[in-house]
This record gives sequence, C-alpha cells and structure tokens, in this order.
Amino acid sequence: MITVSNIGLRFGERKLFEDVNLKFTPGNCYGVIGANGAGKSTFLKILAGEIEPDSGEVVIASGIRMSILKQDHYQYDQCVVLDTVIMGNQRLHEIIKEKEELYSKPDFSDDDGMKVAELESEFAEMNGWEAESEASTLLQGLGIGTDLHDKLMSELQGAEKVKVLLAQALFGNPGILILDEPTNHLDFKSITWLEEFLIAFQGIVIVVTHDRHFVNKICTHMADVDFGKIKLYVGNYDFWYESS
Ligand SMILES: Nc1ncnc2c1ncn2[C@@H]1O[C@H](COP(=O)(O)OP(=O)(O)OP(=O)(O)O)[C@@H](O)[C@H]1O
Repeated sequence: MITVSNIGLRFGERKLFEDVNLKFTPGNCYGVIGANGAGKSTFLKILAGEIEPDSGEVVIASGIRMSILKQDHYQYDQCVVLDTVIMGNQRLHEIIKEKEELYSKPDFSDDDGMKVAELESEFAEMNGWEAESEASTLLQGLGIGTDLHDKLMSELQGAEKVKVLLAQALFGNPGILILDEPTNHLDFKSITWLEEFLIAFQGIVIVVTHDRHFVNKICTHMADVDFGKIKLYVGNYDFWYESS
C-alpha cells in the first residue's frame, strides 16, 4: 500500500500540486494521465522519493520494495548486462558482491566464515540462486538474447539498453513498480510480453505512458492529474474517457 497525504509542490510561481490525497493498493495498475506538463512525471518522482514535496508525505507499507524504471541510459555503461538486471534488487546485488569478496580473500578468517554464513542465509531467503535465471528470462522475454547477457551495457544499442533497464525494474518481484514511458523503444512483441507480465503482476504498478492501447490493456485504474489535483477512477482509459 502507498498512502499519499496532503502533497503540495510548487515550481517557482507555478503550483503543480495542492493537497493531493491518494491510496494505491496491491493488485492494481494505475495509469497516470493528464495534459502535457500537468505533472505526471513529477508525481512519479515524488512517489519514488526523487523529488521532495513542499508539504505532505508519501508513506509506503514497511518491508515493501519499490522499483523504478531508470531513465539514464548511460548509468550502467560499465556494468555487464546480466548484473545490471540483478542490480534491480540492490540488497541482493550487494550480498552477491560481498560474498565474492569474502570468498576470494587469501586470509579467510573464522569471522569471515561467520559473515559468509549470514550472507548465504540472507541470499537463500531472497531466492538468490534463481537470480541469474530470472534475469535471463526477463531479458529474453524483452528480446535481449543470451548472446548479449555477458556484454557491457556500453556495447549495446540504445533500444537494447532500454530493454535491459526495464528488465532491471521488473527483476526480483518488487512490491511496487514505477514506470515512466515503459513502452518507448519497445517493439510490438516486447510490448505484448510486458503487458502479460504486468497483468500477472501482484503488486502495485504506477505507469505514465502515451500508449493508449497499452493503458487499456493493463490498467485497472486511472489517476487523472488536473489543475493541481489527482483523482483516481476505476477502469481503463477508454472507460474513463467515455464516463468523463
Ligand atoms: N525541476 C523542475 N524545475 C522547474 N520546473 C519543472 C521541473 N520539473 C518539471 N518542471 C515543470 O513542471 C511541469 C510538469 O512537468 P512534468 O514533466 O511532470 O509533466 P508531465 O505531465 O509529465 O508532462 P509531459 O506529458 O509533457 O511529459 C512542466 O511545466 C515542467 O516544465
């Protein structure tokens, strides 16, 4: 569950949000709609904690992991494709790195042994043994073949990088998915795959997209950004359009 209470935000003279109150619940997919410049992307950034509102707060139920589709296509240029996907779950990735460092120590001590045992247990709890195969499945679903999985991100074409970043966001069964224009640069087959993935997804999806067919296929609710307010409606875009 995400609870948004009394959010307000100004950019200079412009009041972008005023007294926004909303609740997002698991199992639902929310399509954020509104005119150009209404504040859709800014709202996602507030939810993601990237922009601090002037007033109000966003509260996320404890223990729920939020995953955000990264917009910087160069951020992972020095990383291997498969690792980049696994980095979607930051804690799991940290554990993998810490384990590697400890196992490669020439003077492995008793204390190191204890630490490794703790890490192994946390790793197993997080389904770490499945991480590589899950990352690989996501990549292949989005059309990134296994021949690219061991390459550096910098070696990939722009559209391929976008798919890897999308796989990263979807990786590790997050509780909340924040997606700003996820279908950009995707081909028809990948969009269909993504639709099926999101329809089956059990958590909360909050998405901004210009792709009306995609919205209609996946969204259970519309979040309409208009004149500083955001209102939630049940149903997809066509239903919202016909009834408004
Ligand atoms: N960091 C910022 N500082 C000042 N103004 C900003 C900042 N970020 C966005 N804005 C302005 O806030 C308004 C909302 O921007 P935002 O990108 O959230 O809108 P949007 O609804 O996603 O638009 P679009 O559909 O065109 O992508 C715009 O007028 C934009 O120029």
